[in-house]
Amino acid sequence: MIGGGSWATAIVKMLSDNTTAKEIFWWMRNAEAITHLQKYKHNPNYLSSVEIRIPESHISSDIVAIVEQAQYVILNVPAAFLKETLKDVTPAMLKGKKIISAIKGIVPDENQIIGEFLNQKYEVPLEDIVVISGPCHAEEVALEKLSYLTIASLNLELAGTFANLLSTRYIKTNVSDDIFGTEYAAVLKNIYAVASGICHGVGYGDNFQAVLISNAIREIKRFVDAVHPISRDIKESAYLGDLLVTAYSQFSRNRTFGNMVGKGYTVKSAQLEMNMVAEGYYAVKCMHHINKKYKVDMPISRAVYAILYEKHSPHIEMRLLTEQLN
Ligand SMILES: NC(=O)C1=CN([C@@H]2O[C@H](COP(=O)(O)OP(=O)(O)OC[C@H]3O[C@@H](n4cnc5c(N)ncnc54)[C@H](OP(=O)(O)O)[C@@H]3O)[C@@H](O)[C@H]2O)C=CC1
Ligand SMILES: O=C(CO)COP(=O)(O)O
Repeated sequence: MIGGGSWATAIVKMLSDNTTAKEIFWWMRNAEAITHLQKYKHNPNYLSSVEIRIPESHISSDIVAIVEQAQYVILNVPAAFLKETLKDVTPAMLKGKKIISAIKGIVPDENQIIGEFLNQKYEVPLEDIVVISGPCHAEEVALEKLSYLTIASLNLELAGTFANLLSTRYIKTNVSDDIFGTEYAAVLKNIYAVASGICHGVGYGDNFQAVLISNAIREIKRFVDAVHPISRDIKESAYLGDLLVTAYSQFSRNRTFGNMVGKGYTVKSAQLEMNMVAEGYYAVKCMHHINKKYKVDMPISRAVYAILYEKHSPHIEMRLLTEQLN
């Protein structure tokens, strides 16, 4: 496991609760957190109620040592920090390994989803890449609330094998071969969760929120169909489900961030207020660039970009948006 945040902690819990024999090795950058974890068996900063039952020697800030020992490498840091996290990892070190992305974001500057980035910069064959998605908040995993994950890979056998490593009493899994659609939908839903939070922050109610989200799923469909036109049902959990959970849940970091912006916080102060990372903030900038190529009509994403990066007033931008939705 590469990453020390909420989702990494939740997936370590799933893997530990799953009964298939395995060894788990865990990299995180924070040395103090590692010492605490080794001593007290809890991550001090994220999901601190979860008991971690992996050996002390398997937790380290030495990424090369952790990657070397792994058959499956699970990438689980916010996309904005992926390049920095992997700076000491070479394509040769990943050769022959299966790479699992639990990230829902785009690599800044490269403007690539994680699968594309791994394939092009790390020479990982697309068939060796797996994407974990689904409507699933780390906080509910900690509480062992029933959750569904979608495990996507062009190699459905690999997706099935990895899904079997995550399944537990409270985790059910589906497999899919739509890695591109699954990744892009997961990136976009973060932007719409920010929009949902902004709307709430400026004072719109549930009635408008429902209109916003039904327009958002159409925006997702238009975009993923343009980028990767295969037959897919956008109402499946990995697409619509993920959008709904993030747009409505009290646990959503993206919605929380958007809500603060809608209430008048600056982007910086909203980020400082949160201990966690809202991927939608970074994603909307990348999507703005990517969509210059595809030119898909995305009024909600455009409005979020204008508010976060062009300092447009959330009140005015949302009012303009209301004229474009139906
Ligand atoms: N949380 C969830 O329920 C879900 C999250 N995801 C995805 O999982 C991925 C990881 O997010 P999540 O675990 O939620 O993250 P969190 O918001 O819980 O934690 C933030 C993480 O980012 C790291 N970080 C913050 N600033 C920096 C920096 N400047 N450089 C390097 N690392 C930094 C933190 O490390 P440190 O503690 O050392 O500061 C910490 O590991 C994201 O792509 C997210 O979209 C997907 C599904 C569900
Ligand atoms: O991706 C997630 C749930 O599937 C988590 O993102 P949020 O915390 O912003 O909802």
